[in-house]
Amino acid sequence: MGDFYQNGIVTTLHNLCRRPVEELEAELMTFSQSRPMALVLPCLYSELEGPALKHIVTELAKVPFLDQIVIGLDRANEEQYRHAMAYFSELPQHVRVLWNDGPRLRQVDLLLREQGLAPTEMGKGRNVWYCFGYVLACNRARSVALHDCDILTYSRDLVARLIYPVANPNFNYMFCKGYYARVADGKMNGRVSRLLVTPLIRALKKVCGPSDFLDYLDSYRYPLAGEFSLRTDVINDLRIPSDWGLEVGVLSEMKRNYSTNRLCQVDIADVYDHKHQELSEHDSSRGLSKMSTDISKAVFRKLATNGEIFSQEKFRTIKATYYRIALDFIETYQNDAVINGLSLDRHKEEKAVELFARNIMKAGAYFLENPMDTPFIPSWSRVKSALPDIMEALHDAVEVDNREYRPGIVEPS
Ligand SMILES: O=C(O)[C@H](O)COP(=O)(O)O
Repeated sequence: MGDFYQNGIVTTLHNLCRRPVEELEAELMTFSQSRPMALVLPCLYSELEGPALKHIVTELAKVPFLDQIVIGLDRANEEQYRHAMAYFSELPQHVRVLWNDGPRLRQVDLLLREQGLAPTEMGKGRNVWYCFGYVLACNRARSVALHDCDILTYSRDLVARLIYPVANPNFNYMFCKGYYARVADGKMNGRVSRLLVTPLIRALKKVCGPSDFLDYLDSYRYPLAGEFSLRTDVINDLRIPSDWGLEVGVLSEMKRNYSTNRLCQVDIADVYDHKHQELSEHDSSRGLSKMSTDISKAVFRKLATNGEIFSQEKFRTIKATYYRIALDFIETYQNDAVINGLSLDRHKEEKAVELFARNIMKAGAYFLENPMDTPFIPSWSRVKSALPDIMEALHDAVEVDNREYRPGIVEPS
C-alpha cells in the first residue's frame, strides 16, 4: 500500500485500497454508455512469438467495457499478418489490426509522403500515430488507452485503472499517465527512467534555473511509462516524435495544450516487468543507448522552444552536473533496494550512467549542429487540412485488409 502524497502539479491517483477489478469494471461499463472506450496496442510481429502477448490477449478477452481494440502491427509480411489476424481473433471486442507494412497502408503513407506529411522514421511513434489516426477516422471512441505488448506481469486491472480517469464523465482529465514501481525478480529496473531522466531533469534545473516545464516533467512518477490514456479530442492537435522521444514528447504536448489540472497520473500495477533491452554500449543506434540520446534531444529541443539558449559549454556543465547527481541517485537507489531486500548491481548502474553522460553530450552536439532537425510527425488536424479525404482512405484501407485476411477466408488460388 503506497502513500497519498500529491506533488501539487499534476494530480496523482494512487492505489490506496486494492479495489476489486470487477467493481471498477462495473463503473466503467456505466461510463461506456456515454463515453465509448478504445484500446490501442502498438505491436511488433516478433511480440506475437514472445512470452507476454498471449497472456495479455487472454486477459483482454475478459474486459467488458472496451468497445474497440486497435492493434498497430509493425514488421509483418503477408503470412505474418494473416497469422496476427487469427491470433487476435479470440478478442470479443471490435478488433482491427493495422498492417503497417501492407500494400494498402503503404499507399496511404505514400499519399502523405507526397505532401511531406508522412512520419520519416519507422518505430513505435509512427505506429501509435497511425493507430490514433484510425481511431479518429472511426469516430466511435471518446476515451482511448494505450499500452505496450511486452508486459510480462499483465492483469486486466491495468487497463481498467489506466482508462478510468479519462472515462469517468465526472472527472475533468484530458490525459492520464500510468506509473508503477518497475521491480521484478528481486531487482530494480527502469534504468533509463531512474538513471537518465530524473537526474537529467534535476541537473537542468540547476544549470538552466527555474522552469515550469522541468518541474512539470519532474512531477510524473514514471515519465517513460509506455502506458497512457486520453480523451479522443486530444489526438487532433498532438505532435509526437517518431523516435524514443515519444513519451517525453507526449508529456510536453499535454503541458503546451492543457492546463495542468486537466492532467493526471495513475498507479496501474503493483508489479511490472517487461522485455529488457540491452544497454548497447558499443552501438549508439540501438538499445538504451539510442533511447537515452533520443530522450535527451527531446528535452533539449523542448527547453529551446521555451527560450533556453544552449552552447557547447552549457552542455558540458549539464553533463558534469548530471553525472554528479546521477551518482548520488545510485546511492539512494541502493539503500532503497537494501531495505527492501532487493539487489542492485552498482557497477552496472555506474556504467549506465557513464554511457548516458556521454550521450547527453552527443545529443547536445547534435542539437547545436541540427537545431531545425526535428523528428515530429505532423498533427492529424494539419494532415486533415492538407488531405481532406485522408481519414476515409485510412479507414477504408484498414477495413479492406481486415476483411480480406479475416480467419476462415480462403486465399484465392
Ligand atoms: O523505462 C526505462 O527506464 C527503460 O524502458 C528501460 O527499462 P528497463 O531497465 O526496465 O529495461
